[in-house]
Amino acid sequence: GVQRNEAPKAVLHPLWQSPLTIPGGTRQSPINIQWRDSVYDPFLKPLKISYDPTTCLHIWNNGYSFLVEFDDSTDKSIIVGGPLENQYRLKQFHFHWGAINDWGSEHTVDSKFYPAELHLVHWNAVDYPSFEDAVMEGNGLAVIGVFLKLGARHEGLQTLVDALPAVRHKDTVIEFDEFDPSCLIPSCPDYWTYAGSLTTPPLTESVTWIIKKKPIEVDEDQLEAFRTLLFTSDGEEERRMVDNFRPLQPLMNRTVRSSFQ
Ligand SMILES: NS(=O)(=O)c1ccc2oc(=S)[nH]c2c1
Ligand SMILES: [Zn+2]
Repeated sequence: GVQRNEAPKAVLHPLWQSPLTIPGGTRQSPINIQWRDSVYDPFLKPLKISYDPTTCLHIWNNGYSFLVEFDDSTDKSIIVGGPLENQYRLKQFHFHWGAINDWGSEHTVDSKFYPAELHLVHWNAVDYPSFEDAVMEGNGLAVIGVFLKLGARHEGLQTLVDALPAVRHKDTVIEFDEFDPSCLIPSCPDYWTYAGSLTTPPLTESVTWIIKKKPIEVDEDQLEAFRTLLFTSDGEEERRMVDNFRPLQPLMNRTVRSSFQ
């Protein structure tokens, strides 16, 4: 047939209807972390985490995931050290998970998927006036990634799981207070770090990723509770909130550093 010179159509992701690849993107996330290619950096400091449970506000189903949001109007809940030049304020944490236990995480380690991944999202309140401004800056955000693996029940997570039925539908919110998210972070200090992006729109290249080497253990019922959430609002045809992870992105000209040998 006659070849018509049509511009290639952007491939849109079924979940986010956003381009799978960002034109000109050089530091997109998530990526596969090839353990043997990561470079030990002896100058990386330990990550210091200090959260104040009274800054916890509510749980919100935003139609992509469920977010536990924090009062980020003060420096009460912050992280400092690690690869970071200054301190970053905790704004929210959320998860990504699969329909089954064989996949669900965004990052992979030696091409292995975990059934889920926790993201604790922090922003650089030293250099920028708001989260919305920081999202647009190369050093604006710091996200701690924690892998979830199938195993023993996680007591700290259970308080969160018990609240999920109240946020089953998109755009529902429930008050949630006195929660200390450091109970979800492994005590092992080892992490990988690399320069990346948000994994959901606007996909901006503003994230210093800090991926904990050790996963936390959760049990089958707790993973199943995530899968009872819905992408859809009350009254719409129900679509289960599962497989809310972005496909792996090319490493391009990046090195993943490790805090451990
Ligand atoms: N999944 S993630 O990269 O941690 C992430 C964190 C914060 C975000 O804020 C908007 S907006 N999209 C986001 C994605
Ligand atoms: Zn995320």
